[in-house]
Amino acid sequence: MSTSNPPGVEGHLEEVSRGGNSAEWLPYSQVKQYTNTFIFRDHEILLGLKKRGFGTGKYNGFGGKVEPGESSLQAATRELEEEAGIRAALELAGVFFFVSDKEDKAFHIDIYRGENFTGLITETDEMRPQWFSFREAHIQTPEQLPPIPFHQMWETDPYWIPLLVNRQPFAGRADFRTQGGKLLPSKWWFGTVLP
Ligand SMILES: COc1nc(N)nc2c1ncn2[C@H]1C[C@H](O)[C@@H](COP(=O)(O)OP(=O)(O)OP(=O)(O)O)O1
Repeated sequence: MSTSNPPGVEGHLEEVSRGGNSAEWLPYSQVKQYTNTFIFRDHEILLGLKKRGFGTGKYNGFGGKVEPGESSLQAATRELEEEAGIRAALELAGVFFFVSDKEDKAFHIDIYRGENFTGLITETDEMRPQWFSFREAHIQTPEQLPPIPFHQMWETDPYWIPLLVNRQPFAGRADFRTQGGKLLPSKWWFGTVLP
């Protein structure tokens, strides 16, 4: 089934999930470009525990703002090295677009994936890197890695991380509203890219 994309989301997409309230999508007047990069090896994904700034205390990929004069890929490569101490050939895996009721600025986040990194994974003042397992049948033994900690990640991550893990190109949008001092998703839509 192909459906019309939410505002801000481009591409020929097939819906995979949607939810939340039936309100109109939130308006925005400018779009800021960000990146977010995930490194894979075997059945493992590298996440970082954010130690400061936006999303402190949550696990996420490595990324940040695209600086003036930089391409998105250059920014993703720079942020990966700044935040985790490693370099990797990156490929664009998807796009996550979100708007919040706190500001009229939308975030366009290019999501990258990479393997075969070089360098030593290093904790930085912004991120504490840690490997997690994404095996489906996860039997916990002391030698095994913990599963992806969705309970300590952004609430919309469970809608698109499986697409990232399964190499399905995707795009989606979420609107966030402040509830009890927390930024929580009020409406979302995700789709996979059709050939
Ligand atoms: C709200 O949903 C989000 N989900 C996920 N998974 N990731 C998100 C979400 N919102 C933002 N992000 C990502 C995008 C970036 O990778 C970081 C935020 O970057 P930050 O604000 O730390 O940008 P920097 O350029 O590193 O900032 P400083 O130079 O000021 O440290 O979170």
